Amino acid sequence: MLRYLTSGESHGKSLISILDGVPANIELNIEEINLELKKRQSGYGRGGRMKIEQDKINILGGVRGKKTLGAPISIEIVNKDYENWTKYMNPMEDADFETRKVSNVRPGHADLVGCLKYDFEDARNVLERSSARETASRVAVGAICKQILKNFEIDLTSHVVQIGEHKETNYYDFDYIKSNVDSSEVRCVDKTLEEQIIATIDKTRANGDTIGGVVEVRVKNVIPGLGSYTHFDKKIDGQLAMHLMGTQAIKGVEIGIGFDVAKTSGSSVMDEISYDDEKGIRRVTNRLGGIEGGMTTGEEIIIRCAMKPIPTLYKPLNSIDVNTLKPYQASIERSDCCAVPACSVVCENVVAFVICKYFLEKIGGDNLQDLKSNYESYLKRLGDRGWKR
Ligand SMILES: Cc1cc2nc3c(=O)[nH]c(=O)nc-3n(C[C@H](O)[C@H](O)[C@H](O)COP(=O)(O)O)c2cc1C
Ligand SMILES: C=C(O[C@@H]1CC(C(=O)O)=C[C@@H](OP(=O)(O)O)[C@H]1O)C(=O)O
Repeated sequence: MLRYLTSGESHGKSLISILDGVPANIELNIEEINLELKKRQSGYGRGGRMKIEQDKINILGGVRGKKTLGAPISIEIVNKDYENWTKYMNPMEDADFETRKVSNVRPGHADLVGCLKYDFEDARNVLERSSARETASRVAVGAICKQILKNFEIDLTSHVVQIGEHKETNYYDFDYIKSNVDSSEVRCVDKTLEEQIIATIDKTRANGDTIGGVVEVRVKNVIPGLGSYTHFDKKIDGQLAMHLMGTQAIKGVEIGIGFDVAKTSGSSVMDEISYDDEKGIRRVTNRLGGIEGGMTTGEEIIIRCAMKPIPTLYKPLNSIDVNTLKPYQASIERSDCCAVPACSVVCENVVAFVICKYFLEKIGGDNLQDLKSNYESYLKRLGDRGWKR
């Protein structure tokens, strides 16, 4: 079973993840994993931290000569900012708990309830872990999963479909990052829209406010039958929603036309089924986004996620001091104003893990060769039943 754990604080020494269940003999492209990490750091509206970090993976185990060994893969991403935080964050020596103490808890963050639940007087003990810095680990794990899936031509993409009120037409082109190291710009196909988005983010930031948006993830060339209807926790849509909602700031997940299913009649929602000798079994439409009964249908998977605006505001909201209970304005921590493009990269890689997990479960195999022959035999059986890739 494919599974992973992440560990590490935002300003701690490094982020660690362990990915277990990867078959042996998968060749990893380290540059591509690092490119994915770089994409996650990009986008107009990010804060000062992204100028400090240059995320790269350091694989500590489970891989030899860039090929997986079938053993757990341990991955480190160093936090460069740790150098500036050593005396506050050192896990092995006495730390200065006073200078960076946070007690004016921020609405929209884990600060308040984290302090109550874990009995902390310092919300730093909470925010260091709840921070979306952790998404770097999730992207590293997802990037490995994407490479496993690539062996079977399963391909994931993502893009931003909304920032604040700017909707639908903008498609961020992340390819520019390969040649352009300064990733702090917005890139839309529609240049007028690009200017409008930049102006909105600038205005929002100048007002001490923040902005959210919607991202879309698409998975092409999936085979039918990943996930199962036989038990609720085996449904792949449920697992996708769980993993995506478990991502910082994601407040909604839609599959296919999503909430619009409620607006219309059944005949405008269901995807009719057709068959012809050349194409095999096909859907006339794909409104349900490639998933029925908790299983992939083989059509493209389409998922949208709503990201709430960043909760730390430079014009802070009213709050309290969690220890004195007196009214205060929330703490200002260095922060992003808009992280929607980064979130799109995160969601894509989070989805990659879930798809990969179910792919490995369905196809099975301890090594790439076994996977490939099991895959071919499944495709053959599907072919006999009328489904063609
Ligand atoms: C890529 C990314 C970057 C983020 N950057 C910030 C940030 O700079 N400041 C902030 O307050 N929240 C930021 N967040 C959101 C918070 O981490 C998140 O809202 C918070 O941990 C509370 O979790 P919840 O929104 O899931 O309830 C970011 C989220 C993502 C996905
Ligand atoms: C560090 C990252 O994002 C951080 C997510 C984050 C939060 O509260 O979620 C707050 C900010 O942290 P800092 O105070 O260190 O600038 C962001 O920069 C990252 O994405 O790598």
